[in-house]
Amino acid sequence: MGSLTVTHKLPVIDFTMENLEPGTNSWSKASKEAVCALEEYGCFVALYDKVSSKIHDDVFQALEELFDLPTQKKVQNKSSKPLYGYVGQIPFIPLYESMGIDNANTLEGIQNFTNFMWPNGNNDFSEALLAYSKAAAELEEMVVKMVFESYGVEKYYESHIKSVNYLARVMKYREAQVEEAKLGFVAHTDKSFMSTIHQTNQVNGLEIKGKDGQWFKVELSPSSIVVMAGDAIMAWSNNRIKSPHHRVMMGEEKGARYSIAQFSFMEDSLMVETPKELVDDDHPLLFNSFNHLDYLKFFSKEENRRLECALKSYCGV
Ligand SMILES: O=C(O)CCC(=O)C(=O)O
Ligand SMILES: [Fe+2]
Repeated sequence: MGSLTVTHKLPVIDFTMENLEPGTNSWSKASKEAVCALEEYGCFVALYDKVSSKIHDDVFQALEELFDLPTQKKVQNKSSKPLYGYVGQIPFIPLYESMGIDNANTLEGIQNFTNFMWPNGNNDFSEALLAYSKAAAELEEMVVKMVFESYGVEKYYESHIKSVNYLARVMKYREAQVEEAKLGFVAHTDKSFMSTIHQTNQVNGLEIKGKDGQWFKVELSPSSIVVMAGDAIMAWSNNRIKSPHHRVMMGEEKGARYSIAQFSFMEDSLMVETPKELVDDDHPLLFNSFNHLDYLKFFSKEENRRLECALKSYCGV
């Protein structure tokens, strides 16, 4: 008898329909699929044509130009917020380098970053990044609305969205040399509420860990975005949705990989808090409410980096 190999494939959900709006059939279909995928895998691939091929190509070019800047310049990408700045030159992940753009879906946020990197300005960069970031934020907001609606707590949606700040992290994974390990980025869960990940050139590398512990690869087309649950929605949903472990492995494909991950964080003093409607005898409260940036501060400490589940250690009941 042949052995049974279970292979996972991340659900692909169509967000390209016109009139994808609450109340329509296409909305409720996408909503059911999205919530189901989030509960099963903690993530899914969204087909999303608001990231047009022009935006996709422009962002790729913009990132190539950004990462070609001198390292002394790139390392100056800093922030008073924990884990918002430059990450790179780390011996155990030598392929990886990234920078953070705070408030990325606003003109001000993008311009602050652009003007810092290019004091004489770089309009092509700002335009490309802003267009991408806004589109990705809109996708995330749709998915968050679907989740809030399907759990019957849409009355909290507006205040949630008002509190959200988007951090875009732009990334380059250089090609591994012959004898070099292929690890692009270590296994982790995102600390965000939710994340959107877009691969800006055709070099795959993202891998997800299924509930059964099996790692599997995700192949991404230019018009797709991975929507992924972070630790904060895991706490908020009282464990109905779990933030999946994922990592990046550089494979056979040639050349560097460029990607952009946009993370939502709850700021403006709104705590990450499980709605009382999501707590009952079958679902006892698992996480105490917390301040999102304080959680990041906790995670940024060296001694908390390798915890089995940082969220449980931080605020588990
Ligand atoms: O580059 C990717 O595809 C994933 C990046 C990632 O997981 C992260 O930045 O948290
Ligand atoms: Fe991640």
